[in-house]
Amino acid sequence: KRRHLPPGPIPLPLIGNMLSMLREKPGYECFRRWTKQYGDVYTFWMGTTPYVMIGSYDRIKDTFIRDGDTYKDKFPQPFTEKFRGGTYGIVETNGHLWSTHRRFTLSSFRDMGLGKDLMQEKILIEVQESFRKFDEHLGVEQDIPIVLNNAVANVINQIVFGYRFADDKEEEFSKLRDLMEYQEKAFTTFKVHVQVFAPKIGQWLPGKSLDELLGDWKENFHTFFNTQIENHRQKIDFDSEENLDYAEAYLKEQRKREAEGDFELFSNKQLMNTCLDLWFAGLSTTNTTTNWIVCYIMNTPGVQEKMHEELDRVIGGDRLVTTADKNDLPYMNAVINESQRCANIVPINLFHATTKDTVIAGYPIKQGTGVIAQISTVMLDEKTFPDPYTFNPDRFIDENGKLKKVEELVPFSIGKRQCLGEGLARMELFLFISNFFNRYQVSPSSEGPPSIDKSERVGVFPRKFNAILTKRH
Ligand code: HEM
Repeated sequence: KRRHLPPGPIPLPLIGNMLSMLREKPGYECFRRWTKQYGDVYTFWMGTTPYVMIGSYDRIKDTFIRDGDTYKDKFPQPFTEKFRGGTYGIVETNGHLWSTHRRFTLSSFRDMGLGKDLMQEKILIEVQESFRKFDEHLGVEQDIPIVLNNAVANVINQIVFGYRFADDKEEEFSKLRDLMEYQEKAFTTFKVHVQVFAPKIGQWLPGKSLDELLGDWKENFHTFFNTQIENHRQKIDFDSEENLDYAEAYLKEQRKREAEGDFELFSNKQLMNTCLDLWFAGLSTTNTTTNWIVCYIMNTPGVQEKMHEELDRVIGGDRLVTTADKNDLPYMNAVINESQRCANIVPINLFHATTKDTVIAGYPIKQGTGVIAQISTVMLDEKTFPDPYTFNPDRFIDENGKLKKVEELVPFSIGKRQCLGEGLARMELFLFISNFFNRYQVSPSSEGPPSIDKSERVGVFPRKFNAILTKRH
């Protein structure tokens, strides 16, 4: 099989090249090395499946952007189909189902004011609520990630289901958080990686099998989503013009289509999985990134002082930072950009598939071949980002002190499948981080700054840490 694919590292029988990723956690280094060794197009084997890796920005642009339609499908993943109960949702569907739902979601997000003042207002409520919680423990060590995580969860849950996890709902989120932590631990073990991509070997390794791990966890998540949807179905006014949240917009669209005789496209399973996609994709990525921004800042002397100097000059202590201030805070933007580059939260990115026979760098590639835009290699390329593992926000500042636009910063990926929530995520990162650092001086706990070592697991996950906050104004 290898003869017909671009050359790359030699795969082992059944397991392919997976061991390299598992050996070099969180997973960036083997891809960087292979890009240097084989060039920006090579083949990487996950178990017995080959994926053509595209490892440079120019080549990703040539393929995923200039010939976007050829690279827009996702490669089917049996593991997630098991969790979902079939091929549903947005992240992993293809064709008409995917395009209709991507379009519908973007347009309902727009109708709900995403990217506009309305969304900013919702996020700023969460900013203030997080202040209230942080202020309860000023001057002593406190858990920073838990408060930020709750704030990010409230934003996405408001969008999808129209309510915040406050008061009597706090307990509900605490259970969901436990389930997500379980997911991060249970499904990132060596056995599970091998079992997903090389089932013939994985089944013999010690530890719990995938089916055992999925059991209650899957049921609990499905129950949460299905309960929300059923509550909405009972309560909403199908004749009202305005939608209070995404679930309401979806149910109305579902009813409209059913009246036209279409029961397939906007089915209940698709509704549950679409909400699940938005909820997961919107929460875990933004939460992990926010968490790492604070970690990098706390680990790099001088950065917090420079942020404070800029914030004092532009904002002061008597108001909140809003998106209208964005252009006046180049250093703040540089810190967020550099944190996203260093956090680099998807070491392998999602698995796409070619929609037709094509040619990449002279190699003929058959329809349905796995193909991956290797954005983590792009963001660690020393030609664009010298000394790439060093956190240095100044690389995004030009000689006039303005923010530099660097195309190779691609944490949201590029092409037809580029992150659907990018606008929302950018707004959240900016508002949460700038307001947090404007209000507080953040000092390490007695254990020192949080660790920024990523070598314990494949993938990038939020850190748990305490810090001491004091009010600056
Ligand atoms: C810092 C935060 C975020 C990062 C770094 C991020 C990153 C990504 C990446 C790398 C992809 C894969 C693109 C590809 O297949 O090439 C993606 C897809 C996606 N993201 Fe995000 N994301 C973030 C926040 C969000 C938010 C807030 C939402 C939802 C409200 C969201 C919803 C999605 C969806 C639905 C997809 C699948 C799009 C499709 O297949 O058409 N993401 N994201």
